[in-house]
Amino acid sequence: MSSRKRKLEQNSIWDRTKVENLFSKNEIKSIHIDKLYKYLVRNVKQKSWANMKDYPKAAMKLLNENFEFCTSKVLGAQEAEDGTTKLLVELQDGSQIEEVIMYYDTRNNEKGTGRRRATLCVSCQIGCQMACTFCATGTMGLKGSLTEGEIIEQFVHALDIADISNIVFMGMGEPLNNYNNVKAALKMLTDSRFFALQNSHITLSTVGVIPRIMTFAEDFPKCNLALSLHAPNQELRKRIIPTAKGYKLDKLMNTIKQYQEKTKNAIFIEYLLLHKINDTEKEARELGELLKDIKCTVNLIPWNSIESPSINYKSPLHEDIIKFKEILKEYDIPSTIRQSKGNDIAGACGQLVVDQSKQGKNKKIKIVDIEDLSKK
Ligand SMILES: C[S@@+](CC[C@H](N)C(=O)[O-])C[C@H]1O[C@@H](n2cnc3c(N)ncnc32)[C@H](O)[C@@H]1O
Ligand code: SF4
Repeated sequence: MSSRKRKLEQNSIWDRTKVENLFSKNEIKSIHIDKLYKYLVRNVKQKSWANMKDYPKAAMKLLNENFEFCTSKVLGAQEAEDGTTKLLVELQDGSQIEEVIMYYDTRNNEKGTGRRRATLCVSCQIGCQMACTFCATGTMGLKGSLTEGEIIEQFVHALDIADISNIVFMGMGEPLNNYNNVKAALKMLTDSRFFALQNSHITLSTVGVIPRIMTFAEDFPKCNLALSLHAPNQELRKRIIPTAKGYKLDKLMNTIKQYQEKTKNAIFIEYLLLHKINDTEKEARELGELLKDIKCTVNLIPWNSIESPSINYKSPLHEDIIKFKEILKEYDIPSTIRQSKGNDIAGACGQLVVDQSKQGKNKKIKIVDIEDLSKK
């Protein structure tokens, strides 16, 4: 399932594959590629390679003629009461995407071992073709997929505001449907010579694109996998996730077992709670049975409501969430209830939607000065 072709005229310097191709065509040694990225990462705030010293003239000329530091720009930022910040980003072809910075502050924990960390939630597609019935992004359809450079640019924009230590691929789109670009971006982000993010601080969330799960395990065995499961049986799952018709639950669970054999990682099971659809005792017990041989933590996610005439689910009741959690405990399955971040700015999971017909008129985005945000 590849992307819809987008017509792009500019190249991002963060599209390493393009730099590599151009250098190899012009017989420029590959050490100059590593040198370029080491420089860019160390001087990321300069937003330019113009001051790079001792660099071959021919290579510099190629970079200047063919690449931009960023091909996307931040149109606006919106800050929620809990500090969560949503950035509206315009890509070079006028498409808009959103990225979200979330803060987790555990400095006051009992052991005194906590810290304040910032997690970036990145988008990897403009919209999504999977059309999950509860998700705002799914209502957009797929408008296109992001390049490797556009994925990294989200990180670069976020660095203007916070020190990002963790990345989750939980924004717009299905990362395993844009895998080549996600993979290339992840390589740059985790490479110890470049951005050097820890593999264990990266989480890729998938709705269950079965054929690519093992590829991800081979490529990034130390990164985390989150599976958006949302239902404990095939019937219910395909009612709320249309693509589950093709990616059947029994095959999906077998693939998850293979993933664990290969990586030895525990996985995150994301379970969205929809009132009276999948949040009753029956589903909790069925889920307990289904997961008994899987090393996992279940993230119970109360459904975030969405403004869309085609979506009429209800958020779960507090007591049903607690009951669900207790039942999982009976099966020895650890679970957490997801703190919803940025709900008041529609920056929470699955609320990311950009109405392309309202581009440039998005009244919901109140521009917050990025400079002010960076001083926090
Ligand atoms: C937006 S998706 C992106 C990653 C990937 N496509 C996936 O489905 O896992 C990230 C997570 O948000 C969840 N989600 C979608 N719509 C939601 C909503 N309205 N409220 C809460 N979570 C939602 C998804 O089920 C998924 O677990
Ligand atoms: S939940 Fe994930 S896979 Fe489903 S429509 Fe939303 S972004 Fe796409």
